[in-house]
Amino acid sequence: MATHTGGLVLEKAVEVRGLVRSYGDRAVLDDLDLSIAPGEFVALLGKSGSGKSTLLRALAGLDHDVDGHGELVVPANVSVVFQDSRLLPWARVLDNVVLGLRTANAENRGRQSLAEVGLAGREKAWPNELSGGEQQRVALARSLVREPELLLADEPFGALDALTRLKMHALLRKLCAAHRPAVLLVTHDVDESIVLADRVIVLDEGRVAAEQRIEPAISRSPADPGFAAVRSRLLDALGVSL
Ligand SMILES: Nc1ncnc2c1ncn2[C@@H]1O[C@H](COP(=O)(O)OP(=O)(O)OP(=O)(O)O)[C@@H](O)[C@H]1O
Repeated sequence: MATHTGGLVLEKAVEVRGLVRSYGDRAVLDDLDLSIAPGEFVALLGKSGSGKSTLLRALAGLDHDVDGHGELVVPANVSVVFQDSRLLPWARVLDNVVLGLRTANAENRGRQSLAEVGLAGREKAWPNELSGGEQQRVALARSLVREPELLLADEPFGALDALTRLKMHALLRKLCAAHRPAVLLVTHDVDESIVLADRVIVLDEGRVAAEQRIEPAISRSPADPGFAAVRSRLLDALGVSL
């Protein structure tokens, strides 16, 4: 099970060896190995049902039934962002961000985080007064105010329109450059994975089927032929032929 490391500096932010998760006699995660370096951004692609969310839940400590013989090491400080913002409807935006935060200056830090995600001045708003994109910004602020060593994101932009999604990509890049958490992002969007990640992993039937390192020069230029080549390699690994 997950070993929490207190304040130790790890060589790897995530180290998974031989992880198994079964439902009945079906192994959804099948002897899975994965490591993520501190500050590294890894995107996880895979067909529906390939085990992406199951892996994320195991890393988040939300799954108490992962089989005990695997090794799973994650930092003590992990934050999770989901497809829906999961804001508390009865709490104002700032209260949502700082709720449960037990540090000095929690409120100031919350304000700062909201400013970082472009929501300065909206501290007193109620969640239902915000657009879907704004609500996801609050969810990001709520995660990052905790300065996580590991940020887990399960299709955080999946419900947003294309334009808002592009803006959120730019925002997430900026936030990750500033805070340097290790990131595992589950996505169905191949281009999103190339734009955001240092490394893309394709999961198939609970195992790593392919792995692709993304050069920064490529990720910043979707018009680059290198981008198209990486996209086509990833689509191949996903079993999609165009
Ligand atoms: N509680 C459960 N009981 C039984 N089977 C489950 C349970 N949770 C997940 N599974 C099965 O495990 C497999 C992997 O599910 P998971 O949600 O990890 O896939 P995914 O790759 O995230 O899929 P998607 O892209 O559709 O979200 C699926 O076949 C799913 O039916």
